[in-house]
Amino acid sequence: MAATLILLRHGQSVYNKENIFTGWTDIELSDQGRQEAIKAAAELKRLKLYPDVCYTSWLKRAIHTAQIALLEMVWEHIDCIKSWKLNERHYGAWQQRNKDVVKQEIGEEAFLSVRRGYSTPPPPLDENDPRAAKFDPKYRDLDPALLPKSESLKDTHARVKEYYRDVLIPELAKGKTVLVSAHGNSLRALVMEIEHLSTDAVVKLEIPTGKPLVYRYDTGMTAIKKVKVN
Ligand SMILES: O=C(O)[C@@H](CO)OP(=O)(O)O
Repeated sequence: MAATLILLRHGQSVYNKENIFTGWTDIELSDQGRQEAIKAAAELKRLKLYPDVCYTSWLKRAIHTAQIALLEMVWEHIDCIKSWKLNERHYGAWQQRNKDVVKQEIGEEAFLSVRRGYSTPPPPLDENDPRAAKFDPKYRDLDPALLPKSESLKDTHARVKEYYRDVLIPELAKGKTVLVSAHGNSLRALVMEIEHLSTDAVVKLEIPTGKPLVYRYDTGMTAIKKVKVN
């Protein structure tokens, strides 16, 4: 069986529904999001794509999407390895703010260059902002210097690229089917890496919630084929 990588953006979250910037905010799936995870599982079953191993971020919208999908597939025995490196891009001081309000404040062009451009980060969180990751106990064992106060897509790309090279590629090289449940922007960064997209091309890339993206690999670990998924 050829190595296969399944990328799954979490189902709709409560903040997606309310049009609020999320980033590292650990918000729950909406009811629709849970249904999307079930539909994703049905599609994976139809394609007979039963993963050997699963990877998720440390954020519950991605963890629960993987759990719901694997429960629906009656495939809960596999290992699910979690890493903060698959977390959503950190949205800095925009986290928990309404997207339209931010757009009105700074204008469409500046808004788009941060939201979909490659190198521009949102304004950082202040050191003692209660939204800062250092106040979230789940990051207590990480070197505080690693915890972002905001990230451009380029910053997110750097950590995701490293995870792809060091963790995901070695699993794929064993011929495994690997499921990654993650986020809109951490997956944009991953697709950029897999498909060798330019920084201009990634501007237009949108990853839908709850729809698996499937890549087959050759033995040289190049993604050779994108499988059509409904
Ligand atoms: O809020 C976020 O963290 C992301 C993903 O939901 O938003 P956007 O798609 O606007 O980058």
